[in-house]
Amino acid sequence: MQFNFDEENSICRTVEGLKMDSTATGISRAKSLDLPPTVPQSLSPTTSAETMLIADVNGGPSLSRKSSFGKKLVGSSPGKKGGGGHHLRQTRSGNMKIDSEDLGGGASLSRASSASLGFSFSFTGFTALPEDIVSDISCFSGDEKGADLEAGQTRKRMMSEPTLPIYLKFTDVRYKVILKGITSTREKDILQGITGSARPGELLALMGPSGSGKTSLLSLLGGRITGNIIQGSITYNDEPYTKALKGRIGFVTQDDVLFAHLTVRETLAYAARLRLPKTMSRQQKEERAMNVIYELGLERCQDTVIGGSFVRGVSGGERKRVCIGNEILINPSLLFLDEPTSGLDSTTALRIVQVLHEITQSGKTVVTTIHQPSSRLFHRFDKLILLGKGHLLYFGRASKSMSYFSAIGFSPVITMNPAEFLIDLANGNITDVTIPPELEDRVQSKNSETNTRNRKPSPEDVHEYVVEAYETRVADKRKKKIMKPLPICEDLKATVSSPKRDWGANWWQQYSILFWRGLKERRHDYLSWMRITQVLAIAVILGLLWWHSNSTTPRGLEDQAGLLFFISVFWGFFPVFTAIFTFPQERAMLNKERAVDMYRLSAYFLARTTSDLPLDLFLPVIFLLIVYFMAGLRLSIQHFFLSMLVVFLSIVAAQGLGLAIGASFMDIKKATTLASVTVMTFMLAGGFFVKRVPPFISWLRFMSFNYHSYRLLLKVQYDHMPPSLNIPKLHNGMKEVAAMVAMVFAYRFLAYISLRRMKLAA
Ligand SMILES: Nc1ncnc2c1ncn2[C@@H]1O[C@H](COP(=O)(O)OP(=O)(O)OP(=O)(O)O)[C@@H](O)[C@H]1O
Repeated sequence: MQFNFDEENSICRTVEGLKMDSTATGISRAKSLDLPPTVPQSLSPTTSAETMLIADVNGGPSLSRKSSFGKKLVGSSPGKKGGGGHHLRQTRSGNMKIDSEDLGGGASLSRASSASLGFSFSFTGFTALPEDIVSDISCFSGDEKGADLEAGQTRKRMMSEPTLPIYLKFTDVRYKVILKGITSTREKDILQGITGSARPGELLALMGPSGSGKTSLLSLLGGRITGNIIQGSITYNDEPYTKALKGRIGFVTQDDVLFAHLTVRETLAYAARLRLPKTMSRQQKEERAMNVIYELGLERCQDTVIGGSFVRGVSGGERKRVCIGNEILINPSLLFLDEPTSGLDSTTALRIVQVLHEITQSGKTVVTTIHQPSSRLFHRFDKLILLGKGHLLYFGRASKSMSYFSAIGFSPVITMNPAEFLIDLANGNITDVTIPPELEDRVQSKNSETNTRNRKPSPEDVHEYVVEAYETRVADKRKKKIMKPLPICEDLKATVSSPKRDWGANWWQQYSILFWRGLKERRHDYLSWMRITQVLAIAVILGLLWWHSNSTTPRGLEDQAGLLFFISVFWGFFPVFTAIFTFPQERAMLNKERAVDMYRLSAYFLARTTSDLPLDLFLPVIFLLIVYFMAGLRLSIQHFFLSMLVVFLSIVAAQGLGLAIGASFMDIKKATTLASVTVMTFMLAGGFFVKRVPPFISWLRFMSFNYHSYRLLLKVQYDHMPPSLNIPKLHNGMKEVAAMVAMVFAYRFLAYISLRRMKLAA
């Protein structure tokens, strides 16, 4: 069978001032003289006016409508002759090139033209579009009020912002993981030679059965997995991945990692303040967050908390849109999404894909994995990659996938959702599907070899056949095309490959934003009656048990020392076990935010450890007020405050230990196991239960904060009394204070180092 899968046709068309040259390849660059005064020159590489034009002509139904949009924009942004190469064209002359290599269905032209023309105003995309352009968009769109299907309301049309166009290419990508067993180590192939591309203005879907490698491929393309287990090439405007790209890539993970107690508006506002460039004021950043809320149709739930397992919040679709909003805030050039529609009903899923479609219209490149889309959803994709067991089964226009599989002999015999058909095929399931004669012949010859009768093609036979069909008939041709260098200017490449990393806020701003965000997120914990009642109940019980205790008799003194020891143990254990959860609980969020360089780890660490202090110091005050006076401890303001200070010091030191254990394991089970052994040891070494500790283990007590706080409490209460057998005599207590202050810092330093060493999860 002669298969001809050449989707490219040369089309040369002139559409109202856009002269299209089918002989040239897809990317042009031009200079616009007509810059809005708001464009920050410092942010724009080279002249800020340089433009890259990417046209992908396919003659879809929206061509004439969208090209008139393009014409209007060109009119408002006349170009001047730009630099180099025969690929470059000028916007003044209105020349736009067509990529004669990658023609197909859909609305790519419109997107490409709007993207490229929008781009002529700013590389950075953080400046508002000039008013005449915005009004052009409104005139063009006609239906600027789109229906919010989920909310049942109308909403503002998504504002298309220009961005730096990034052309994503990947050839022969192979990825394996090393699985370490107890006795042996083996390698597992996850992806085997995947080739594809996505251009600005395109929506590329990665489809395949569960475990086929979609998430792995998406993570590789998004720069989330690095190392020498990866082979092949992944380029962004023909340049390899660099850290500078972090600010241009948005990555929406499969799990919605959001703070449950923050509202939608707070979530996006904090993200905007941390991620948007320093050149924008706080007000501008917050305005931008509001724009995203309107653009994504979230205005109805903007003041609703996100919610989680124990708190009712926004709906699943709204939560997903908040995650997308978190990423589009930064106006990314490339947006990756892992299963953005999983767990959503078909209408909400369609709504999400519509949003993605709108995002591509401003020249962004969008890549998404998708599990089993409805047919309406499937038709929204421009390009498709079908994976099966880590192999590439198809890469090309989504609209041409069915004809490709029909050309290699697989067609549904009943009406079927194309996505269902493709996933079935990728699984090797050919129920209600025609079988290619070549495959039947192969199975027959196998049958005769093994003396079996009427054996149908197994899923393995089908998989093998489909992989082979793609490799022999399409793969090489595609690879050659993708490997052709892009005719783009060096400046644009430099923008992508520049190693410069820019924080959205300075250290103090990051600290303060994270501090207040932490306070807001945990405000419910602060007012948790459970915790307050727990502390109050223990305080009252202690007060009753030691009611008006008497320290003038040896037995009374011994009893009181017992109370002081209990206080030192209680305010040593309690903070350890609450601090243990701090980092493991926020691990996913920390991973997510650090992966995009949202803040410095030191700012986060300090904010996170100080934002809990107000409550941690408020509860012991109430506790001590009750116990101190009920138990009749030394009645003087000075001694009450000194006791309070000792308890504070003990709490802060113990918290440090909890933070260090939590951060070292990042696993609550392991951390609590180690913590219980440690605090038990510290308690026993505290000097109350055993007084004559063997010298070879007596050093342990110096590491115990219980030991130091107990001695200090004794000193505060009894330093006016003659030394007794039960009460150790302290000189001035400075040694104990110094030891505890050292613990406060040393444990925290250990926690910080452990966090630094934590590997960012893919
Ligand atoms: N780090 C890893 N260690 C071991 N196996 C891995 C690792 N990463 C991926 N895999 C395996 O690689 C295969 C592909 O995983 P991946 O998550 O990419 O699939 P997927 O197509 O996204 O699946 P799903 O649709 O279920 O999310 C799976 O079999 C998975 O178990």
